[in-house]
Amino acid sequence: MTGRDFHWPAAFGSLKLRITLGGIAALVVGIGLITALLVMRAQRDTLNTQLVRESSETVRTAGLLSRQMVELQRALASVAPQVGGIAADDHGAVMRLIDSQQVLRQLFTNLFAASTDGRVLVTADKRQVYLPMSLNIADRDYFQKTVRENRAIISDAIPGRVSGQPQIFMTQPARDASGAMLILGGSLRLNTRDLLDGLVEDDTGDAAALVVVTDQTGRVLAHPSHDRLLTLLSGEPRLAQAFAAWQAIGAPVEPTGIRLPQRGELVSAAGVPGPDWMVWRVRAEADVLAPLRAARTDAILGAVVLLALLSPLLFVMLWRALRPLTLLEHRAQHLFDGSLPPEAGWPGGRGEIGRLGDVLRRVGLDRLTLEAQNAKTMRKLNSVMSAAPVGIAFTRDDRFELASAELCRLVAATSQDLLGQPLRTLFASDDDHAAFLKRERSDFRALQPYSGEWQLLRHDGSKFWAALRTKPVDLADRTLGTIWIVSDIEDQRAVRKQLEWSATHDALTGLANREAFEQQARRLVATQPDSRPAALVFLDLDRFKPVNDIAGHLVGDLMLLTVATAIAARVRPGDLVARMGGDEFALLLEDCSPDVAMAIADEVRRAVTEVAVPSTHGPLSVGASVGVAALQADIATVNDWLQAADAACYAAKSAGRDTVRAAPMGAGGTGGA
Ligand SMILES: Nc1nc2c(ncn2[C@@H]2O[C@H](COP(=O)(O)OP(=O)(O)OP(=O)(O)O)[C@@H](O)[C@H]2O)c(=O)[nH]1
Repeated sequence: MTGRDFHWPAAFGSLKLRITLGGIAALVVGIGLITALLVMRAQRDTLNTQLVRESSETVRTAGLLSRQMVELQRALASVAPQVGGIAADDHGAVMRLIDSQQVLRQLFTNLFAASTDGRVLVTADKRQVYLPMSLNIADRDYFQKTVRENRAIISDAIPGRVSGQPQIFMTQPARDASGAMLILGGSLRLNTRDLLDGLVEDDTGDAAALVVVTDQTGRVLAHPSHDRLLTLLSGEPRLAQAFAAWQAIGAPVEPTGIRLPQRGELVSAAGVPGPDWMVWRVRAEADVLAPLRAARTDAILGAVVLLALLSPLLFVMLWRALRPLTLLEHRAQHLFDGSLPPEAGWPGGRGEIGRLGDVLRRVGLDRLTLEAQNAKTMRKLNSVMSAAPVGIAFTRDDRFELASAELCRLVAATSQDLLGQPLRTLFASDDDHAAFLKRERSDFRALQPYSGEWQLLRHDGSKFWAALRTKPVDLADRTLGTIWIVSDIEDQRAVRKQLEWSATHDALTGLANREAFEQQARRLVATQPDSRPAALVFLDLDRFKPVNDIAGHLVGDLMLLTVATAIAARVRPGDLVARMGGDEFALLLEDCSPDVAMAIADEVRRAVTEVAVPSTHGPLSVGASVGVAALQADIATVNDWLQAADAACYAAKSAGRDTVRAAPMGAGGTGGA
């Protein structure tokens, strides 16, 4: 499971639990830190104190070693005066002198006497005296230096000529009775005669201390492990780091002592004046701190017990202290559900929780006031939406969000059908919808409300014409939504259509009226002189008045309607038939030669005479006098043309009625019947 997938248990979402656990965690961390600090402080103090003791012990050891070496030199020097009483070349005397130095033989591993040419005349250990056959030490540095400088010398640690074991040599020049030089010497074999014997205090605290003596170059002169003799101190793991640090500061042979760093160890060193050696002392910090372990365990146990006692106490205290928070939470959960009066049940007090309760109580009261205002506004809005006599909608993001009852009625849908639906659902086609959006956008961009007429789609698939007016709530920010006003204009459009029809048609016969006829004729006259041939036929019924007089106006009307139908049936589809008023009719024949016009006129005349309208007095019929006027160059206006046709009609009437006459050529005529 990755860290991202991990979810804390739901209980940890509780602020109260988290504060309580946080308090306990702080207590644990606090007590733990204090305990750790105290333990660390105690350890540091113990180590510092021990280091001071270690350092002074090292200085003391170095001082003792220095004194011991001085004592040894003094002891060797005390023999020198005795040489003055013998002859250096008297081997027996020299041997007796050495043999007699019982105290000195105890102090050194070997005691010897050598001539200035390096020949060892005699040697002695604790038990006996020897006469070495051919032992010569003329090549030894310490010997040469003694002869050359005529003074006592302490050598570096070097392998013995006979034993091969690491040794230190002390020399003392002496003069025999004749003044010849004799070199007295003593050796200390380091692996059998520890330089530190008796110098290191053997108290219990020193049990784990490692004390080492080195010369100035770091070669080991004394070490509990004899394997280490004459090796470099850098090979001693417990002192290598301190040794490097000592070298880094110039390898001072400091008799007053120095402290050196070594991980996990307390290291002190002190110089040995005289031979310029160093005494090193190292003690493991862990050994120094061992006695503190029990105290540390006690401290940790004490801390655990303290925590075990304090934690439940703190838990109970915090839990009680945070009770108002629980109360606030429970009360806040019922802030808006109306189960409690808004001012009841809040935690009191002047603290943060009390103040938070005050704020929430005010929020609850404000919300109640707002809800009441909202409810009032909603009631008003609902009454507007349900009672408005026009369709109202609120649209946003191309969808309906509110729809009034009237709009629902207009589109035969419930508000559930409409709300959330795209605006497109109300348009008859995608093209209409796109065109609407384009025009609306253009008007809005000009900061004007949109207004237009559209054929809208009802829920049942039928269509109706509607006037649509839309306006954004805010013209500057159209994302806030748009108000639609929709009204049904089917009736208005029908009336308008009727009016338009009436303006151009005769109400009784349904034929075009005089205005429409003249307008059409005007169009033809205007195309002169390039117009195609056309003719105007003027027809006046003969003896129509008696029909009215005999059978009444209703039969007269029926006669006019039947005649109109008969005329219309005889002309070509593109020809215009009009009732010019009373019992007068006219035909406008386009693309028609004068001869054809005459033929059609006669055809129409005959058709009129064939009309018979039933009446209580038997079938009634009329005749028709017809005048025909072709469109000619001399006809400048419609009036001219009508007058020509009317004159021809009059001529027909004068000729005895029920006949066709053409207007004379040159005066709008056809050139004769
Ligand atoms: N029923 C009816 N009669 C109409 C209408 N308009 C006009 N008239 C009558 O039509 C008659 C026309 O008169 P005239 O043309 O003089 O009568 P006429 O008998 O045809 O006379 P001639 O043309 O000389 O044969 C008048 O009596 C009008 O009252 C109408 O719309 N309905």
